[in-house]
Amino acid sequence: MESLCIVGNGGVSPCQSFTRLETTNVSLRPRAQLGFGCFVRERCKDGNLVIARSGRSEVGNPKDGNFAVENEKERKGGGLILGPERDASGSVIGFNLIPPPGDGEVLKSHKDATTGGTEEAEDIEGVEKVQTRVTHSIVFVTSEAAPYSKTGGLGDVCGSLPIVLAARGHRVMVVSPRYLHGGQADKNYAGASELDCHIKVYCFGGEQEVAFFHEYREGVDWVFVDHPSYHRPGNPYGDSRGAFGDNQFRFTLLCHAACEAPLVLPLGGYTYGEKCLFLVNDWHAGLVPVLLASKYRPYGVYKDARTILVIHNLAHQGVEPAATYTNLGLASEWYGALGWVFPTWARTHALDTGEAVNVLKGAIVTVDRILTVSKGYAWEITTVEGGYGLHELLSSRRSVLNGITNGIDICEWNPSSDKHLASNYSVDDLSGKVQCKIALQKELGLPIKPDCPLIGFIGRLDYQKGIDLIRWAIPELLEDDVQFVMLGSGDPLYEEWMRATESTYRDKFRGWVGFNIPISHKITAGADILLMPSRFEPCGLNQLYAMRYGTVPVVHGTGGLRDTVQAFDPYSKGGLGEGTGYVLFLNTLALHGFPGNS
Ligand SMILES: Nc1ncnc2c1ncn2[C@@H]1O[C@H](COP(=O)(O)OP(=O)(O)O[C@H]2O[C@H](CO)[C@@H](O)[C@H](O)[C@H]2O)[C@@H](O)[C@H]1O
Repeated sequence: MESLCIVGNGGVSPCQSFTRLETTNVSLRPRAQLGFGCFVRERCKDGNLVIARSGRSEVGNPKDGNFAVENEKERKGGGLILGPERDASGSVIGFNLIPPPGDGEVLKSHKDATTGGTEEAEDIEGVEKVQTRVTHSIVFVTSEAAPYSKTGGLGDVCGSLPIVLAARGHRVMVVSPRYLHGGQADKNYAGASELDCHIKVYCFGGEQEVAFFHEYREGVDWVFVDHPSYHRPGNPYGDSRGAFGDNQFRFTLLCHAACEAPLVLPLGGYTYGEKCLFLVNDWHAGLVPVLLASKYRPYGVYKDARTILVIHNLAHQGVEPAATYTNLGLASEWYGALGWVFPTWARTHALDTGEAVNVLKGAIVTVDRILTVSKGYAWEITTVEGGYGLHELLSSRRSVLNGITNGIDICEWNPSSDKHLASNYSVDDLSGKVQCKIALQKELGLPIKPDCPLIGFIGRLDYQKGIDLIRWAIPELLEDDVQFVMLGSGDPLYEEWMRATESTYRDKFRGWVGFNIPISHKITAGADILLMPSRFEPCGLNQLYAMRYGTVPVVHGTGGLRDTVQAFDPYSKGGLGEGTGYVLFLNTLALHGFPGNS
């Protein structure tokens, strides 16, 4: 496997461990961890930020959504040619500006850089350093960004990708809410100080005043939008009684504030200005491109800004009754962008006209580019089964739709330095892994049996994750000599089931209800197998963490799981076998739910 390590901060860092650690798994060799843009980062002991890129990377290829390359070519003019856009089968699906063949690759040396391109890689003592030659002002808009806020993978990606892009030389701002839930996590914002800038945004029938907090960390401007509606117990989206009823209001505020932030916040002395690239994540940030098109550009503002929608999960679209449109602070003539009509079968009663506003739909029709977090999912969302009603719309935008597999933070997820583990280990010395298993069994009060297969599950307790499939399989599975540990929170029904199962199978099953990052690391290291029977999975991060920790992923072959886990083939390599995990395909019954299992 070819692997490339790149050092930021101008330093040289020996991060050879990246390549070696990818092969932590002994019998099943993991493939490269791919990045969103194929990057993963590692902060080495000397404090340098190291960015690693997989050998299969498509970085720098605009066809795969590398906006930096494309925008640069556009700016220079003449660097792009009009050419046919083809789908996977080779059929022409449109015409687009594309770079000349061979252009847009990440350059491997300064020498190459003289001929054009946007990024330079310098080989210093076997470590390649990549710096972009054209920098952009990038504004991430997201409902969560770790370590400030995180309920799942969106927080992981928006907490680490901005740092990687900043290390490449871009100016990067992340705009997300300043949640105060009244618990320990509020301390996460301790480093952010209030900016002397309060703005008023017009939505929901009046003026809403928001403030901004700011922290400059790891080269990134972390900007937090402050408003009383973000201050309440629970998580970013809801509490034990379900989703908050005013989420449309809370995320409308976020989008309005995010559009103002580059114009009004003098970060480090000067604003980002109008010429920036907005990376809007999921529906919560989906109003940003609509606002740019409807509120700013008609007045000549943000003419040169570009927008990319990143779809981490199409199942959530921000759909509310049509009557709420007037709350959004958009001109009435833009209703068509968000307007959405449910099919007859999905309506609730005979008088229901099915009319609604769909924020994600508004983003899809107004953004410049659409990205998903794996290539497989980029295709799936154009199908009836995976499109959640938006497949036709997404198919119509196929020429600007790409998938780039998520990367992981290999600094946080590194078994040789993970501070949460009882014992660190690496591909060179795996003895610590069994110590992690024993420590996990001890901590959870399970019988200490190093030879007993330990299966783990970590994730949101949601229909997406196939929890009901686990629930259905548990009685039969636990007839064998195995242990099963689940960590998750979400649907109260599944939380209750986990507690009940634990009391039924005291010696075999543990269900940790809640959100606990140290335990997630301990399970990833201590388990032998990580189970991910997701019905759909845009990318999935836990299987990537598992492969890095020598834990065998057993996954449903969907979306990013299929893209990243190489199914073990016992016959390849002359019977030695090859693969990084097991890929299963669920039948229709399993996919659509078992009777009585809802
Ligand atoms: N109870 C708990 N305690 C501690 N940690 C917990 C936890 N529950 C989940 N996590 C952590 O949250 C993250 C979950 O990431 P995933 O990518 O698996 O799923 P998610 O569906 O949230 O993300 C969506 O966005 C991401 C990012 O694009 C896509 O990979 C994914 O397919 C898509 O569904 C992991 O870091 C996991 O360890």
